[in-house]
Amino acid sequence: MLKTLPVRPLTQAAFKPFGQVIEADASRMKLINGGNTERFHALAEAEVVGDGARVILNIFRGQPRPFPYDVAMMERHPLCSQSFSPLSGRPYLVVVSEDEDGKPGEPQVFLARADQGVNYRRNVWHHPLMTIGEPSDFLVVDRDGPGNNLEEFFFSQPYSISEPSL
Ligand SMILES: NC(=O)N[C@@H](O)C(=O)O
Ligand code: NI
Repeated sequence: MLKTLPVRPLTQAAFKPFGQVIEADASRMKLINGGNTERFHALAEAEVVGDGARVILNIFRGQPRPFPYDVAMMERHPLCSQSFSPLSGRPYLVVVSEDEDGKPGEPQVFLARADQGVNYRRNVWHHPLMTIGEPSDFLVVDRDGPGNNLEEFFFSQPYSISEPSL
């Protein structure tokens, strides 16, 4: 019997061990452009390491995941952070794990609103993009360059995620 993981709302506090939530946080806002524009400043930092590495911006178009969904694996990027900012106006799931001696611990599942992005700190365990209900686009900031930037771990016993209520 697979263990069903609880789904929690995405908040900055709950996500702190894994990175940052990219959202219009009033505490980070400063007015610019003569008062016309609110700048929510430095919500997260893109990090890339290694000779020849560069920060790049991508669009990922994720197909919806089937539910109940088996979380059989997690991945991490040892050479960069990775951010996902939704472009299609839909909520999505964020699945992350603490590191336990080089392996991912029990995954933690967050339901992200359509106005929340996430930035996974470099080398943080996460599940690949998890889109809900319809294909959804995301602006993704990560790394291009030499070196192996993908580490995957497959659980001996997958976990399950039930269809989130939106
Ligand atoms: N492979 C790839 O670029 N995507 C993953 O890193 C992901 O987190 O979705
Ligand atoms: Ni990734």
